[in-house]
Amino acid sequence: MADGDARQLSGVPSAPYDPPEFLSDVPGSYPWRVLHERHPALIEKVRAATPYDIRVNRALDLLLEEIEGVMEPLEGSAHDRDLWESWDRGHIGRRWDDAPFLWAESYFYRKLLSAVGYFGPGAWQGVDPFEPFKQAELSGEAVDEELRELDALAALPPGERAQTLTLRALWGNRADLVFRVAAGPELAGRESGLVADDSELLWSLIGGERAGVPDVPGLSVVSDVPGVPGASGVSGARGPSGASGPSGAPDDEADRGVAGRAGVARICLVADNAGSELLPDLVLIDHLLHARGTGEVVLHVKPLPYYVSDATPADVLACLRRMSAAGGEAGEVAGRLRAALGSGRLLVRAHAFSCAPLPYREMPVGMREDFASASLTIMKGDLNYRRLVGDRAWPHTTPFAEATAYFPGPVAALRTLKSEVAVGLDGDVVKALEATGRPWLTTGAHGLIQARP
Ligand SMILES: O=P(O)(O)OC[C@@]1(O)O[C@H](CO)[C@@H](O)[C@@H]1O
Repeated sequence: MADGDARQLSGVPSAPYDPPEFLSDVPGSYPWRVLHERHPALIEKVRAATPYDIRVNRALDLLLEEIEGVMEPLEGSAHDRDLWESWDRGHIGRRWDDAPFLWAESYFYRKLLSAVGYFGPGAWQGVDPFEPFKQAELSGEAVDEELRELDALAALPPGERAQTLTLRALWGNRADLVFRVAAGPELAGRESGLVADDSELLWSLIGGERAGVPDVPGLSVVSDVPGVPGASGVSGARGPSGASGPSGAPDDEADRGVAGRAGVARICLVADNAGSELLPDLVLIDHLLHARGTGEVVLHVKPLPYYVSDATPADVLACLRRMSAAGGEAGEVAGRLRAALGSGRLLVRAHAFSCAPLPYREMPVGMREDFASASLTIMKGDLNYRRLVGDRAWPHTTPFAEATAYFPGPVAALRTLKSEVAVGLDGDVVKALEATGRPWLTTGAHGLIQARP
């Protein structure tokens, strides 16, 4: 779970045709409201949830003031100051409103952690300011109900089970505490639908057994042979044999387990929220390992509390405990996942770049190699989607494959729409959504499943 190569950027240039990035400088716009309404509300909720001392409360007051003006640098002693300077694109020292939305939002969360003393020294070191919200959600009755439903799910025919697990992992993305804690009741009901559905392609990329969907030979096989998806066309990419030299070695080389065996599919799942989103993600992972013959799954989580409910390693453990305590099929799943962690078939990574304010196009070499050697990377959630395609005003009909062409291997997105970026939509679908006259991009009411080989 180290982050040693976080500053080693891959050097992949931006495409010259990229549309403009979303900024936060238009009063009343979605990004502006996040920065000027949600973030102050979140600061107050964080303050109310934990009995912080006067120092923390003063620091939170200062942050409240700061976000109305200029982005100040991190404290001189900050352990990650150099890292953030390497991620800076000239925004520190300028107005928050003038930075790209993605950059400003991410920097806010970093600064919030400083303000609550997360990096210490002191009593609040390592105390997750969002833990009270995460804990309340995870222990709620809705989660009991969802875990109980797993008993019936286990009996479904394979094809139906696969589709149900995909949809649960997708709609689990509604469980975003940014919305619940700081945004009021904006989240729409569950009944509305998918605006793009590449689930057939997704499952063909996953491979293995599934009734009704023919397996595509070769796509589920991770290989270091050029030309096999996941390994080709990537400078310095190496296959799962793990044979790269020290300069190209990923941060957690020692973690590589069964993917080193030829012919074994390896899937990366880049998690988003903890609790009710991570639970179905873990169930999906269990299905891949237990029922689909996936050799290895790499679960990427955040190294730090971030965007309120984003999953950290501690949240993975909390979910496992919750499932074990629930018993039934949930308990079985937890037991299998614990065994997979022990045997190395399930790896958890918490890379520093997972909290970077930058798109995946700029990911560092180690992370790039990780995704390059996967037969499929599944990106969960809105923030990962923004980082995957770029947080830009893309025409919504831009092909998903075009916006993700730089990505070093097959990639899929499972996301509910909670910000203004969207690609890969059918023109008629966009027209129909626009014709409703209601907001559809930012409410979480709609979801998408997109994939490209
Ligand atoms: O990644 P998630 O959890 O699906 O969504 C997080 C998110 O919706 O929160 C912000 C709004 O506060 C958005 O900018 C952002 O994309």
